Amino acid sequence: MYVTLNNGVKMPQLGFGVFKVKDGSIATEAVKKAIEVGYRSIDTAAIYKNENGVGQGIKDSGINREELFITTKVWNGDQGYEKTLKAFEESLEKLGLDYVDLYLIHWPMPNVDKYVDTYKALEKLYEDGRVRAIGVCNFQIPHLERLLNECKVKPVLNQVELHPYFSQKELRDFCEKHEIFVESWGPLMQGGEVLNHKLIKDLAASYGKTPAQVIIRWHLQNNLIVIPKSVTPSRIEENFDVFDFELSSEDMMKINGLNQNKRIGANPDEFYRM
Ligand SMILES: NC(=O)C1=CN([C@@H]2O[C@H](COP(=O)(O)OP(=O)(O)OC[C@H]3O[C@@H](n4cnc5c(N)ncnc54)[C@H](OP(=O)(O)O)[C@@H]3O)[C@@H](O)[C@H]2O)C=CC1
Ligand SMILES: O=C1CO[C@H](CO)[C@@H](O)[C@@H]1O
Repeated sequence: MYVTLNNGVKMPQLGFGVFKVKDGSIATEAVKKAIEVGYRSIDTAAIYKNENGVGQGIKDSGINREELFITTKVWNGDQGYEKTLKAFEESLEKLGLDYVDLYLIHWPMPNVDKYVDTYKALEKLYEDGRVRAIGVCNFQIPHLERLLNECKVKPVLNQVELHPYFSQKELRDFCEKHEIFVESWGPLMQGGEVLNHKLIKDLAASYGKTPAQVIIRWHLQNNLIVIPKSVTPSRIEENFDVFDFELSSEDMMKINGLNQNKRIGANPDEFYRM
């Protein structure tokens, strides 16, 4: 299932995340397995330090490059116009690709105040045809407003922490108004307590699916792009096996009711790590 981004590019709504997947054969095997079971979108980042292994998995998969949607991200220490252009070339080299589908700013780091310059480097890469789309991660409304006011190319998406305990309704509404997709990171709460919540377990039993599958459906039916991660072959399969059922609107509302506005990750206004 694909969504159409605000620049007309199509992106799979369900992709495969690779944070904490070790470089080398572990990353290669995970990516190969994911592509084998049907994922066509892979989400990595320079800071995950697995772009080599991910690139090898892409190559070994035997799937045509045009059928895949590859995302990577510029890390905080590489923010700034020139450094970002250089970091992009390094990521491309590690991945063994000649373009990426989506290039993202990893964190806004508002105190450092370089994200507008960094975004201008992304615009240059986009204009030069080195990337098919550009976007951001962990941007709050004021950070997005600055890009919308000071830059030419609208971000296609904002990848943020999002799961039933932290559903980011205000940010989602803002993004929807500006035709910016929201992509959920930590969609399974990084394997945390939501998977054991009674409501999620009861719904899973009633649909004959697993808690993870119910939560992934909740993301998809909320028009979110979602990138669950696993290195476990059976879970890689399980997390993609979500297209044979649909949550009722009542059950969607029940899951919406789990929101606690509680992050498990850092607050982007405060996060600073180079
Ligand atoms: N832009 C950003 O700042 C960030 C982006 N991301 C991106 O988002 C992706 C997804 O988020 P992530 O943080 O990895 O967290 P997820 O919510 O995807 O959770 C991953 C964890 O859940 C476990 N898991 C996966 N599937 C199942 C299942 N079916 N049943 C039970 N447990 C399961 C995994 O275990 P196991 O692997 O052992 O099977 C792993 O421990 C990342 O991989 C990364 O690509 C993530 C964090 C920040
Ligand atoms: O994507 C992410 C996971 O890795 C990073 C740290 O190593 C996080 O900061 C980031 O949000």
